[in-house]
Amino acid sequence: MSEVGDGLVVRDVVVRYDAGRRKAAVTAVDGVSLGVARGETLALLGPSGCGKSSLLRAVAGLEPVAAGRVTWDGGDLDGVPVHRRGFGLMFQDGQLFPHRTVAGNVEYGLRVERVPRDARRDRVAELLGVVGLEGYGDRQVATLSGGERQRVALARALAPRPRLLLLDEPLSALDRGLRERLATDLRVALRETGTTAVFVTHDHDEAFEVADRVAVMARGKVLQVATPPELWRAPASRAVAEFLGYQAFWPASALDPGGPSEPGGPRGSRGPDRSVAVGPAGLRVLPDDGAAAPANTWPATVVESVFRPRGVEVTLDVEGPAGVERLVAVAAGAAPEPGTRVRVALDPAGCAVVGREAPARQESIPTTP
Ligand SMILES: Nc1ncnc2c1ncn2[C@@H]1O[C@H](COP(=O)(O)OP(=O)(O)OP(=O)(O)O)[C@@H](O)[C@H]1O
Repeated sequence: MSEVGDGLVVRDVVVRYDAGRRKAAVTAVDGVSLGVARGETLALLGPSGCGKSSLLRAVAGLEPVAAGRVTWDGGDLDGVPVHRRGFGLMFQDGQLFPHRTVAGNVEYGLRVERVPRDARRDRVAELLGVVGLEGYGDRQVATLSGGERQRVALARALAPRPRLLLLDEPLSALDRGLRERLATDLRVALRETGTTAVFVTHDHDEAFEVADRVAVMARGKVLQVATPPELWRAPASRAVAEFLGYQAFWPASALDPGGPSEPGGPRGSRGPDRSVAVGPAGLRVLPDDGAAAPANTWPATVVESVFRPRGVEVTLDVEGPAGVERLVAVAAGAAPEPGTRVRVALDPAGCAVVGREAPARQESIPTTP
């Protein structure tokens, strides 16, 4: 958590939209508090409509803040117009100038700042190197692929050295493979340039890939802020776990094979209000050899098996502690045929323990001196 006076602090921010006469206003952001330290990348992760873009736009100054404060290095940004905040913006569709060359796009912000021509040229070459487009300066943007365009948009946003870069779903318009590659490149570019950034996405893989910390949002509120491994290991609530892709919630006793949890597995699984979140790799398929069933394994019927480079992914109807559920498990070796009766066991390393009804948790912000 950043100290007050260091980087971005958002405190109790509310963003509302007037829905017109006779309709109630929409509260898109409902009292959010967050900090982003200098040099850090924070992802805002959440489902469509949860208020991510509204929060980002409020930080940018594009949307008025109905309550709360946004500060940079302790200075209140209330009343500071967008172009005076020193923040950079990048959107899903890059919004390049179509009739300029790549270099003409990247140097745009530097021209506005009246940076001398030689310094502009050097900076453009440096940034094209950072985004992996060396030698592309003279290309017309109309001749570029979607991925190349987003790289140009990133170089353009980074060129004036914004003190904060705000990225709104910058990779969503790209296909999956390209998105994964660009997510890695984006992370490298932000780190190499020491840029402080807030990155909006609805894709948890992308958030984990790009950000140092992730803020999970739902219905205008922040549910949890944590590093990717912390978030994955210890989701604060079932809502967070569901959003991260945990597929089922079983009683905590499912993890206790008559003794304490295995080393490396989730800790603190006991207690009446706890449950086990079963992750995508949290179930293992065991043969049902007709012998007495081992403790804490459950019968299941194979629905489908799909080969994946990391192992066979098996869809099963599991007769588990929460009734019959269609779940995905990982099988070692050959893919079992549909209809095969098997047993499944939990793999503690692929599970997390969550409270059943954990309250929404806001990040605590030190009070201003
Ligand atoms: N200009 C607007 N006028 C009225 N309501 C709006 C406006 N912009 C957003 N909203 C509403 O505010 C809520 C939050 O929208 P926002 O775009 O911030 O969510 P989001 O998490 O970024 O979603 P998405 O991922 O779909 O862009 C939604 O209910 C949306 O319908």
